Amino acid sequence: MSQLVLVRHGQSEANRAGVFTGWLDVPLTPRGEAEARGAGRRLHDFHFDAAYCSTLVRSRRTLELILAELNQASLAIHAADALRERMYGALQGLNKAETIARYGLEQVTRWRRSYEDAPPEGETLHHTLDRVVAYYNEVLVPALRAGQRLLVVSHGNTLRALRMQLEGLTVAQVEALEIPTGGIRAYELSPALVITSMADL
Ligand SMILES: O=C(O)[C@@H](CO)OP(=O)(O)O
Repeated sequence: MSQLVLVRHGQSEANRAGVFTGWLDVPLTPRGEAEARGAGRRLHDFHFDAAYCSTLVRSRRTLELILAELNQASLAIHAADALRERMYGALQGLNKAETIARYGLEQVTRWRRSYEDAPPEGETLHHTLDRVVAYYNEVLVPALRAGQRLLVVSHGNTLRALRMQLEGLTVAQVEALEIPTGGIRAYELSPALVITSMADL
């Protein structure tokens, strides 16, 4: 029986400011650090064989805080570009409320949540899904097949995409899916990698 635990990073400075983030490399706020430690405490029953994060500092710092909380700080960390947040293109750095005032809620909601519409010069969720699922298949699947317990700390939209694939969500379901900062989704998988249980912790 293998385990896969997905965690969204804690609140970042850009989350707090209400700014489109994407590939901007912004640190956690004090609240985000507390969310990361809180996620670690909720994972107290888990012992991991490998840990993964993106190459963005909010993801790595969240992972380090979780591992410290679990007394597993010596676990090697694998940081991958493929686990970076969806690239938000020309929206990166813009205030979300100001963008809604300028372009309207309907357009901004489409840019933020639709599966196939790209933000200007950014990635669609579909493109994000393709790169995240490729990483999952190449790197995580062999470890899961070997029965390992994996911890992955990534971002709101990358985790929506991965959950769409793992849980077989429809387009409508993934468009409605919101993952809170510090949110945890835990799966147990059979040797054939069929999900036998899943829970939000
Ligand atoms: O700004 C971003 O990169 C993401 C995640 O924080 O925001 P949204 O929820 O709008 O996709």
